[in-house]
Amino acid sequence: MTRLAISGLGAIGGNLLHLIATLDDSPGPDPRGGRGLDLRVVAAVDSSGAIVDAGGIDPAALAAHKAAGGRAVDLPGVTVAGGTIADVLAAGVEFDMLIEAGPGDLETGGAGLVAVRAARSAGIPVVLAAKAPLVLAWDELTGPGPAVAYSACVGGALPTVTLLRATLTSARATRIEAALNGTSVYVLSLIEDGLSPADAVARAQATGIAEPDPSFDLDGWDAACKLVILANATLGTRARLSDVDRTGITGVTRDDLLRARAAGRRIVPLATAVPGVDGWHLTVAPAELPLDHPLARMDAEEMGIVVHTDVAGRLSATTREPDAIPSAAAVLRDIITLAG
Ligand SMILES: NC(=O)C1=CN([C@@H]2O[C@H](COP(=O)(O)OP(=O)(O)OC[C@H]3O[C@@H](n4cnc5c(N)ncnc54)[C@H](O)[C@@H]3O)[C@@H](O)[C@H]2O)C=CC1
Ligand SMILES: N[C@@H](CC=O)C(=O)O
Repeated sequence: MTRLAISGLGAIGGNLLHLIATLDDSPGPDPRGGRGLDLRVVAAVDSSGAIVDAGGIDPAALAAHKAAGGRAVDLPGVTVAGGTIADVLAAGVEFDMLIEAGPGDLETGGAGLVAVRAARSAGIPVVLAAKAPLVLAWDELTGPGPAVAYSACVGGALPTVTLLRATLTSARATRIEAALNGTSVYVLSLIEDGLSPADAVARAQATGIAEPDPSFDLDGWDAACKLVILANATLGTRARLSDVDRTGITGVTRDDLLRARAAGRRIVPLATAVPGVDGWHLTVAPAELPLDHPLARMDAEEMGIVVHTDVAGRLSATTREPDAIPSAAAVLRDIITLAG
Protein backbone atom coordinates (compact mmCIF):
# COMPACT_ATOMS: atom_id res chain seq x y z
CA MET A 1 0.00 0.00 0.00
CA THR A 2 1.22 3.52 -0.80
CA ARG A 3 -0.33 6.28 1.32
CA LEU A 4 -0.65 9.61 -0.49
CA ALA A 5 -1.09 13.17 0.72
CA ILE A 6 -2.36 15.45 -2.05
CA SER A 7 -1.91 19.20 -1.66
CA GLY A 8 -3.98 21.15 -4.21
CA LEU A 9 -7.32 19.78 -5.37
CA GLY A 10 -7.99 21.84 -8.48
CA ALA A 11 -7.67 20.80 -12.13
CA ILE A 12 -4.63 18.59 -11.46
CA GLY A 13 -5.50 17.30 -8.00
CA GLY A 14 -9.14 16.69 -8.92
CA ASN A 15 -8.28 14.78 -12.10
CA LEU A 16 -5.61 12.83 -10.23
CA LEU A 17 -8.20 11.73 -7.67
CA HIS A 18 -10.42 10.57 -10.51
CA LEU A 19 -7.55 8.65 -12.13
CA ILE A 20 -6.69 6.97 -8.81
CA ALA A 21 -10.35 6.05 -8.32
CA THR A 22 -10.48 4.41 -11.73
CA LEU A 23 -7.20 2.44 -11.69
CA ASP A 24 -7.77 -0.99 -13.11
CA ASP A 25 -5.22 -3.79 -12.82
CA SER A 26 -7.55 -6.51 -13.94
CA PRO A 27 -6.20 -8.97 -16.52
CA GLY A 28 -7.25 -8.15 -20.04
CA PRO A 29 -6.10 -6.40 -23.17
CA ASP A 30 -6.40 -2.84 -21.88
CA PRO A 31 -5.69 -2.39 -18.15
CA ARG A 32 -4.86 1.09 -16.82
CA GLY A 33 -3.45 0.12 -13.54
CA GLY A 34 -1.05 0.96 -10.78
CA ARG A 35 0.94 -2.24 -11.31
CA GLY A 36 -0.83 -3.79 -8.38
CA LEU A 37 -0.04 -0.89 -6.09
CA ASP A 38 -2.71 -0.03 -3.58
CA LEU A 39 -2.75 3.79 -3.72
CA ARG A 40 -4.55 5.20 -0.69
CA VAL A 41 -5.25 8.92 -0.21
CA VAL A 42 -4.87 9.57 3.53
CA ALA A 43 -4.59 13.37 3.46
CA ALA A 44 -5.77 16.11 1.13
CA VAL A 45 -5.32 19.87 1.30
CA ASP A 46 -7.01 22.74 -0.50
CA SER A 47 -7.37 26.42 0.36
CA SER A 48 -10.05 25.51 2.95
CA GLY A 49 -7.75 23.28 5.01
CA ALA A 50 -6.36 19.77 5.42
CA ILE A 51 -8.48 16.64 5.75
CA VAL A 52 -7.22 13.25 6.86
CA ASP A 53 -8.43 9.68 7.18
CA ALA A 54 -5.82 7.01 7.95
CA GLY A 55 -8.20 4.41 6.55
CA GLY A 56 -8.33 6.24 3.20
CA ILE A 57 -10.37 9.12 1.80
CA ASP A 58 -12.63 7.91 -1.00
CA PRO A 59 -10.95 9.51 -4.06
CA ALA A 60 -14.10 9.37 -6.19
CA ALA A 61 -16.17 11.05 -3.48
CA LEU A 62 -13.57 13.77 -2.94
CA ALA A 63 -13.19 14.33 -6.70
CA ALA A 64 -16.96 14.63 -7.11
CA HIS A 65 -17.20 16.93 -4.06
CA LYS A 66 -14.50 19.23 -5.48
CA ALA A 67 -15.96 19.15 -9.01
CA ALA A 68 -19.25 20.32 -7.52
CA GLY A 69 -17.47 23.31 -6.00
CA GLY A 70 -17.16 21.91 -2.48
CA ARG A 71 -14.44 22.70 0.06
CA ALA A 72 -12.28 19.82 1.23
CA VAL A 73 -13.09 20.49 4.89
CA ASP A 74 -16.81 20.00 4.16
CA LEU A 75 -16.40 16.45 2.84
CA PRO A 76 -18.47 14.22 5.13
CA GLY A 77 -16.72 11.60 7.24
CA VAL A 78 -13.20 13.04 7.33
CA THR A 79 -11.18 14.72 10.08
CA VAL A 80 -9.95 18.28 9.64
CA ALA A 81 -6.26 18.56 10.59
CA GLY A 82 -5.28 22.22 10.28
CA GLY A 83 -4.48 23.82 6.97
CA THR A 84 -1.15 22.57 5.73
CA ILE A 85 0.95 19.48 5.10
CA ALA A 86 3.02 20.43 8.14
CA ASP A 87 -0.20 20.28 10.20
CA VAL A 88 -0.96 16.83 8.78
CA LEU A 89 2.50 15.63 9.81
CA ALA A 90 2.18 17.25 13.23
CA ALA A 91 -1.13 15.42 13.72
CA GLY A 92 0.79 12.16 13.34
CA VAL A 93 -0.89 11.11 10.09
CA GLU A 94 1.59 8.93 8.24
CA PHE A 95 1.93 9.00 4.46
CA ASP A 96 4.49 7.69 1.97
CA MET A 97 4.39 10.36 -0.72
CA LEU A 98 3.39 14.02 -1.06
CA ILE A 99 1.76 15.19 -4.29
CA GLU A 100 2.20 18.96 -4.55
CA ALA A 101 -0.41 20.41 -6.93
CA GLY A 102 -1.10 23.78 -5.39
CA PRO A 103 -0.61 27.23 -6.88
CA GLY A 104 2.88 28.45 -7.78
CA ASP A 105 4.58 31.47 -6.22
CA LEU A 106 7.68 32.50 -8.12
CA GLU A 107 8.86 34.92 -5.42
CA THR A 108 9.02 32.56 -2.45
CA GLY A 109 7.79 29.15 -3.60
CA GLY A 110 4.76 29.77 -1.39
CA ALA A 111 2.90 27.09 0.54
CA GLY A 112 4.04 24.53 -2.04
CA LEU A 113 7.72 24.86 -1.20
CA VAL A 114 6.93 24.86 2.53
CA ALA A 115 4.95 21.63 2.10
CA VAL A 116 7.68 19.99 0.02
CA ARG A 117 10.31 20.88 2.62
CA ALA A 118 8.12 19.58 5.45
CA ALA A 119 7.61 16.27 3.68
CA ARG A 120 11.26 15.79 2.74
CA SER A 121 12.37 16.69 6.28
CA ALA A 122 10.18 13.81 7.41
CA GLY A 123 11.87 11.50 4.87
CA ILE A 124 8.91 11.49 2.46
CA PRO A 125 9.35 11.56 -1.36
CA VAL A 126 7.48 14.15 -3.42
CA VAL A 127 5.78 14.29 -6.81
CA LEU A 128 5.48 17.82 -8.14
CA ALA A 129 2.96 19.35 -10.50
CA ALA A 130 3.80 22.80 -9.17
CA LYS A 131 6.87 24.24 -10.86
CA ALA A 132 7.79 27.10 -8.54
CA PRO A 133 9.42 24.98 -5.79
CA LEU A 134 11.69 23.34 -8.34
CA VAL A 135 12.58 26.57 -10.12
CA LEU A 136 13.50 28.30 -6.87
CA ALA A 137 15.19 25.42 -5.04
CA TRP A 138 16.60 23.18 -7.76
CA ASP A 139 19.80 22.09 -6.01
CA GLU A 140 18.00 21.46 -2.73
CA LEU A 141 15.15 19.43 -4.22
CA THR A 142 17.26 17.37 -6.60
CA GLY A 143 20.10 16.89 -4.10
CA PRO A 144 20.47 14.40 -1.27
CA GLY A 145 17.27 13.37 0.45
CA PRO A 146 13.97 11.81 -0.49
CA ALA A 147 13.22 11.63 -4.23
CA VAL A 148 11.44 14.44 -6.03
CA ALA A 149 9.72 13.51 -9.33
CA TYR A 150 8.56 16.25 -11.65
CA SER A 151 7.80 14.94 -15.13
CA ALA A 152 4.39 16.71 -15.14
CA CYS A 153 6.11 20.06 -14.65
CA VAL A 154 7.56 20.31 -18.17
CA GLY A 155 4.74 19.86 -20.66
CA GLY A 156 2.44 17.53 -18.75
CA ALA A 157 2.28 14.20 -20.56
CA LEU A 158 4.83 15.34 -23.18
CA PRO A 159 8.04 13.35 -22.48
CA THR A 160 10.43 16.32 -22.54
CA VAL A 161 12.99 15.45 -19.89
CA THR A 162 13.05 11.76 -20.78
CA LEU A 163 13.34 12.47 -24.53
CA LEU A 164 16.27 14.83 -24.00
CA ARG A 165 18.04 12.58 -21.52
CA ALA A 166 17.80 9.61 -23.86
CA THR A 167 18.94 11.65 -26.86
CA LEU A 168 21.86 13.34 -25.11
CA THR A 169 23.30 10.00 -24.04
CA SER A 170 25.09 9.74 -27.39
CA ALA A 171 24.51 13.07 -29.11
CA ARG A 172 24.94 16.79 -28.57
CA ALA A 173 21.96 19.12 -28.83
CA THR A 174 22.64 21.96 -31.23
CA ARG A 175 19.25 23.61 -30.67
CA ILE A 176 16.17 22.79 -28.65
CA GLU A 177 12.80 24.26 -29.57
CA ALA A 178 9.60 23.64 -27.65
CA ALA A 179 6.07 24.89 -27.29
CA LEU A 180 5.70 24.26 -23.56
CA ASN A 181 2.76 26.46 -22.63
CA GLY A 182 -0.48 24.94 -23.83
CA THR A 183 -2.50 28.02 -22.95
CA SER A 184 -0.43 30.24 -25.24
CA VAL A 185 -0.72 27.79 -28.16
CA TYR A 186 -4.48 27.55 -27.59
CA VAL A 187 -5.07 31.28 -27.17
CA LEU A 188 -3.10 32.20 -30.31
CA SER A 189 -5.01 29.59 -32.32
CA LEU A 190 -8.37 30.92 -31.14
CA ILE A 191 -7.35 34.50 -31.83
CA GLU A 192 -6.32 33.44 -35.34
CA ASP A 193 -9.78 31.86 -35.69
CA GLY A 194 -11.37 35.21 -34.85
CA LEU A 195 -12.02 35.14 -31.08
CA SER A 196 -11.14 38.18 -29.00
CA PRO A 197 -8.11 37.72 -26.71
CA ALA A 198 -10.40 37.89 -23.65
CA ASP A 199 -12.73 35.19 -25.00
CA ALA A 200 -9.77 33.03 -25.99
CA VAL A 201 -8.32 33.25 -22.47
CA ALA A 202 -11.74 32.46 -20.95
CA ARG A 203 -11.96 29.35 -23.14
CA ALA A 204 -8.47 28.27 -22.02
CA GLN A 205 -9.46 28.74 -18.37
CA ALA A 206 -12.58 26.64 -18.90
CA THR A 207 -10.44 23.70 -20.08
CA GLY A 208 -8.41 23.68 -16.84
CA ILE A 209 -5.04 24.18 -18.55
CA ALA A 210 -4.65 27.89 -17.78
CA GLU A 211 -3.09 29.12 -14.57
CA PRO A 212 -5.43 30.85 -12.09
CA ASP A 213 -3.67 34.10 -13.05
CA PRO A 214 -3.50 33.80 -16.85
CA SER A 215 -0.69 36.36 -17.10
CA PHE A 216 1.53 33.57 -15.76
CA ASP A 217 0.87 31.83 -19.09
CA LEU A 218 0.49 34.78 -21.45
CA ASP A 219 3.58 36.67 -20.24
CA GLY A 220 5.77 33.62 -20.71
CA TRP A 221 6.46 32.87 -17.03
CA ASP A 222 5.10 29.33 -17.21
CA ALA A 223 7.16 28.48 -20.31
CA ALA A 224 10.23 30.10 -18.73
CA CYS A 225 9.82 27.94 -15.61
CA LYS A 226 9.54 24.84 -17.77
CA LEU A 227 12.61 25.81 -19.79
CA VAL A 228 14.65 26.36 -16.62
CA ILE A 229 13.64 22.95 -15.27
CA LEU A 230 14.34 21.26 -18.61
CA ALA A 231 17.75 22.91 -18.90
CA ASN A 232 18.74 22.07 -15.33
CA ALA A 233 17.54 18.49 -15.67
CA THR A 234 19.24 17.71 -18.96
CA LEU A 235 21.81 20.26 -20.10
CA GLY A 236 24.27 20.23 -17.23
CA THR A 237 23.58 23.86 -16.42
CA ARG A 238 22.16 25.72 -13.41
CA ALA A 239 19.71 28.14 -14.97
CA ARG A 240 17.50 30.55 -13.05
CA LEU A 241 14.36 32.31 -14.17
CA SER A 242 16.31 35.55 -14.60
CA ASP A 243 18.51 33.81 -17.19
CA VAL A 244 15.56 33.43 -19.57
CA ASP A 245 15.08 36.15 -22.18
CA ARG A 246 11.27 36.24 -21.95
CA THR A 247 8.59 37.78 -24.17
CA GLY A 248 4.93 36.83 -23.80
CA ILE A 249 2.26 36.53 -26.47
CA THR A 250 0.12 39.53 -25.53
CA GLY A 251 1.70 41.66 -28.27
CA VAL A 252 0.69 39.21 -31.02
CA THR A 253 -2.41 40.36 -32.94
CA ARG A 254 -4.75 38.51 -35.28
CA ASP A 255 -3.28 40.54 -38.13
CA ASP A 256 0.19 39.25 -37.23
CA LEU A 257 -1.09 35.67 -37.18
CA LEU A 258 -2.92 35.99 -40.51
CA ARG A 259 0.01 37.79 -42.17
CA ALA A 260 2.36 35.00 -41.08
CA ARG A 261 -0.08 32.36 -42.31
CA ALA A 262 -0.41 34.08 -45.72
CA ALA A 263 3.39 34.05 -46.00
CA GLY A 264 3.50 30.28 -45.37
CA ARG A 265 4.54 30.63 -41.76
CA ARG A 266 2.99 30.28 -38.31
CA ILE A 267 3.57 32.21 -35.11
CA VAL A 268 4.28 29.77 -32.27
CA PRO A 269 5.02 30.56 -28.60
CA LEU A 270 8.50 29.11 -28.56
CA ALA A 271 10.97 28.21 -25.83
CA THR A 272 14.49 27.72 -27.16
CA ALA A 273 17.79 26.61 -25.73
CA VAL A 274 20.84 27.25 -27.89
CA PRO A 275 24.45 26.54 -26.87
CA GLY A 276 26.86 29.48 -27.01
CA VAL A 277 30.46 30.02 -25.98
CA ASP A 278 29.26 31.28 -22.60
CA GLY A 279 26.71 28.53 -21.96
CA TRP A 280 23.12 27.90 -22.95
CA HIS A 281 21.01 30.82 -24.17
CA LEU A 282 17.42 30.40 -23.02
CA THR A 283 14.61 32.29 -24.70
CA VAL A 284 10.83 32.35 -24.52
CA ALA A 285 9.16 34.40 -27.26
CA PRO A 286 6.65 34.11 -30.09
CA ALA A 287 8.49 32.98 -33.23
CA GLU A 288 7.53 32.58 -36.89
CA LEU A 289 8.15 29.05 -38.10
CA PRO A 290 7.79 27.66 -41.63
CA LEU A 291 4.71 25.47 -42.01
CA ASP A 292 6.81 22.34 -42.50
CA HIS A 293 8.33 22.75 -39.02
CA PRO A 294 6.92 20.12 -36.60
CA LEU A 295 5.82 22.81 -34.15
CA ALA A 296 4.03 24.79 -36.87
CA ARG A 297 1.91 21.74 -37.61
CA MET A 298 0.53 21.52 -34.06
CA ASP A 299 -3.19 22.06 -33.62
CA ALA A 300 -4.72 24.35 -30.98
CA GLU A 301 -4.52 21.75 -28.21
CA GLU A 302 -0.97 20.52 -28.75
CA MET A 303 2.41 21.16 -27.20
CA GLY A 304 5.67 19.88 -28.60
CA ILE A 305 9.43 19.66 -28.52
CA VAL A 306 12.06 19.46 -31.26
CA VAL A 307 15.67 18.54 -30.52
CA HIS A 308 18.26 19.26 -33.21
CA THR A 309 21.42 17.24 -32.65
CA ASP A 310 24.89 16.81 -34.11
CA VAL A 311 24.73 13.08 -34.79
CA ALA A 312 21.26 11.82 -33.83
CA GLY A 313 19.31 13.82 -36.38
CA ARG A 314 16.24 15.83 -35.46
CA LEU A 315 13.83 14.36 -32.92
CA SER A 316 10.37 15.67 -32.27
CA ALA A 317 7.39 14.82 -30.10
CA THR A 318 4.01 16.39 -29.62
CA THR A 319 1.15 15.83 -27.23
CA ARG A 320 -2.50 16.82 -27.48
CA GLU A 321 -3.72 18.00 -24.08
CA PRO A 322 -7.20 19.52 -24.38
CA ASP A 323 -7.62 19.59 -20.60
CA ALA A 324 -5.67 18.89 -17.41
CA ILE A 325 -6.18 15.11 -17.51
CA PRO A 326 -2.92 14.30 -19.38
CA SER A 327 -0.92 16.31 -16.83
CA ALA A 328 -2.71 14.49 -14.01
CA ALA A 329 -1.78 11.25 -15.78
CA ALA A 330 1.85 12.43 -15.81
CA VAL A 331 1.63 12.96 -12.03
CA LEU A 332 0.21 9.46 -11.70
CA ARG A 333 3.05 7.96 -13.77
CA ASP A 334 5.54 9.61 -11.38
CA ILE A 335 3.63 8.24 -8.37
CA ILE A 336 3.65 4.73 -9.81
CA THR A 337 7.33 4.98 -10.77
CA LEU A 338 8.37 6.17 -7.31
CA ALA A 339 6.16 3.65 -5.52
CA GLY A 340 6.99 0.70 -7.75
N1 LIG B 1 -3.62 22.74 -15.03
C1 LIG B 1 -2.65 22.15 -15.71
O1 LIG B 1 -2.84 21.72 -16.85
C2 LIG B 1 -1.29 22.00 -15.08
C3 LIG B 1 -0.97 22.61 -13.89
N2 LIG B 1 0.28 22.42 -13.34
C4 LIG B 1 0.62 23.06 -12.08
O2 LIG B 1 -0.07 22.35 -11.05
C5 LIG B 1 -0.47 23.26 -10.03
C6 LIG B 1 -1.97 23.17 -9.85
O3 LIG B 1 -2.59 23.57 -11.05
P1 LIG B 1 -4.18 23.51 -11.20
O4 LIG B 1 -4.68 22.26 -10.63
O5 LIG B 1 -4.46 23.84 -12.62
O6 LIG B 1 -4.60 24.75 -10.27
P2 LIG B 1 -6.05 25.07 -9.70
O7 LIG B 1 -6.10 26.54 -9.50
O8 LIG B 1 -7.09 24.40 -10.51
O9 LIG B 1 -6.03 24.35 -8.27
C7 LIG B 1 -5.20 24.78 -7.22
C8 LIG B 1 -5.63 24.08 -5.96
O10 LIG B 1 -4.74 24.48 -4.91
C9 LIG B 1 -5.52 24.77 -3.76
N3 LIG B 1 -4.78 25.67 -2.90
C10 LIG B 1 -4.77 27.01 -2.87
N4 LIG B 1 -3.97 27.45 -1.89
C11 LIG B 1 -3.49 26.33 -1.28
C12 LIG B 1 -2.60 26.12 -0.19
N5 LIG B 1 -2.04 27.14 0.47
N6 LIG B 1 -2.31 24.83 0.17
C13 LIG B 1 -2.85 23.78 -0.49
N7 LIG B 1 -3.71 23.94 -1.53
C14 LIG B 1 -4.00 25.21 -1.91
C15 LIG B 1 -6.80 25.35 -4.30
O11 LIG B 1 -7.83 25.28 -3.32
C16 LIG B 1 -7.03 24.41 -5.47
O12 LIG B 1 -7.64 23.22 -5.01
C17 LIG B 1 0.00 24.65 -10.45
O13 LIG B 1 1.22 24.92 -9.80
C18 LIG B 1 0.20 24.51 -11.96
O14 LIG B 1 1.18 25.36 -12.46
C19 LIG B 1 1.21 21.60 -13.91
C20 LIG B 1 0.92 20.95 -15.07
C21 LIG B 1 -0.32 21.15 -15.79
N1 LIG C 1 -0.74 26.56 -17.63
C1 LIG C 1 0.07 25.52 -18.20
C2 LIG C 1 -0.33 24.17 -17.69
C3 LIG C 1 0.60 23.75 -16.65
O1 LIG C 1 1.77 23.50 -16.81
C4 LIG C 1 -0.07 25.48 -19.71
O2 LIG C 1 -0.91 26.22 -20.23
O3 LIG C 1 0.69 24.75 -20.34
